Amino acid sequence: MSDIKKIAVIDGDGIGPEVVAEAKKVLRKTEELFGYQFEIEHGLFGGIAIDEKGTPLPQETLEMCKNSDAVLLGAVGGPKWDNNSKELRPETGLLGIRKELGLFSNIRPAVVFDCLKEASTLKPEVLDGTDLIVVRELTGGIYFGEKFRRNTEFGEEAVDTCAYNVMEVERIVRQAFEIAKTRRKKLASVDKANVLESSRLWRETVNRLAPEYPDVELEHVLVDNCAMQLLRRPSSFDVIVTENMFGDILSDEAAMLTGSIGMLSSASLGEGSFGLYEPVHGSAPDIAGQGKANPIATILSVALMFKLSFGYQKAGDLIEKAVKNVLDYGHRTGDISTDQTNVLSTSQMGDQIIAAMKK
Ligand SMILES: NC(=O)c1ccc[n+]([C@@H]2O[C@H](COP(=O)([O-])OP(=O)(O)OC[C@H]3O[C@@H](n4cnc5c(N)ncnc54)[C@H](O)[C@@H]3O)[C@@H](O)[C@H]2O)c1
Ligand SMILES: CC(C)[C@H](C(=O)O)[C@@H](O)C(=O)O
Ligand SMILES: [Mg+2]
Repeated sequence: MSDIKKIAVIDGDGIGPEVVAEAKKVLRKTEELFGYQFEIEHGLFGGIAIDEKGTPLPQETLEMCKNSDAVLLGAVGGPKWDNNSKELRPETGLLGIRKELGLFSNIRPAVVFDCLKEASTLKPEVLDGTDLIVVRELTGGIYFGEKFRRNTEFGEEAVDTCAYNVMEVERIVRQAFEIAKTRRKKLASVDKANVLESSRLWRETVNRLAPEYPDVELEHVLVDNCAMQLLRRPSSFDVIVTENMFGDILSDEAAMLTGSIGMLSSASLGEGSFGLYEPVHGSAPDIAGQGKANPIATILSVALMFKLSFGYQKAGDLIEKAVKNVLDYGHRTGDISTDQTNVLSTSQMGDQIIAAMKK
């Protein structure tokens, strides 16, 4: 096969390098199985880039990403950089890379594996059949609105603004409707339209587009209610579309339906086939460097990359099947183990998944 895919790989901080190492093993295994060719380049990003280059998002890393077909990212951040000024924070690099690459759509699937129901904090019967996707707007809202501080008679005041324009809402909502069309045809649009002006525009836009998707059943859910319904009736959700910060919070909540945040993969997409793939979790400083991290979120992010950026459907399915088989067999990292016996390390879990990858 002559079609060489260029993948920019960014380890990041904390458990980032540990989980990315396992995802790379999976990439190599698919080369072997399917004859794919991947050209992997590494770039510095996040805290380590601050330490070595004086900025969380070095220009050469950004260029490397722009010149690739997809990006695989571990996670960034950690206590070492928590008190830095905004420009010297790993998270600022993360927002920067999303914006610079035009990745306005963040797809976060939360699928409950039957054999992991016991690992969740919820009752197994509540979780039955849970298979949802959070479609999170990623380059707008309060994350990117004007921010400043000013002095008032009551002391210093900090201001973050939340702004959305129609174009921004329309493109993410259309994508969510399109995804819903390929699934169980249910879309929950989550907002806070009883309070926020940006949410009112959001809801008006959703309602204006809805007649174009007559086969998709639409419900509007206020975000506080959604947070509650996700725990009460998770299996009733199919696709959830929401703005940036609500999506951040709800996807971490959805992670716990699956048993652990170490299970949740994500794809960040723009207009074309290019995408950035990363686990939903962060750099987990509390377990970093100990071989305790669950690599499944990152490995499943590779499966998403194959399907959404490369059109390698079969290989993506094969990775997902291997993960399922390994879990069905009873292999567990600490975060998804109910009794903490026979817990696998990060690399042992990666090895099991690779061993289970058979055509
Ligand atoms: N995309 C990203 O790079 C990203 C995402 C979220 C948080 N962060 C950053 O990560 C740092 C830590 O944030 P946090 O502690 O709030 O969230 P976190 O997701 O890193 O960790 C939350 C908890 O989940 C556990 N956990 C996370 N991933 C795991 C995995 N793969 N296997 C097993 N357990 C796992 C951690 O040990 C921790 O107890 C912060 O600096 C934050 O800004 C980065
Ligand atoms: C680290 C942080 C900036 C980031 C976000 O809030 O988007 C993270 O929580 C995520 O979910 O990817
Ligand atoms: Mg988050």
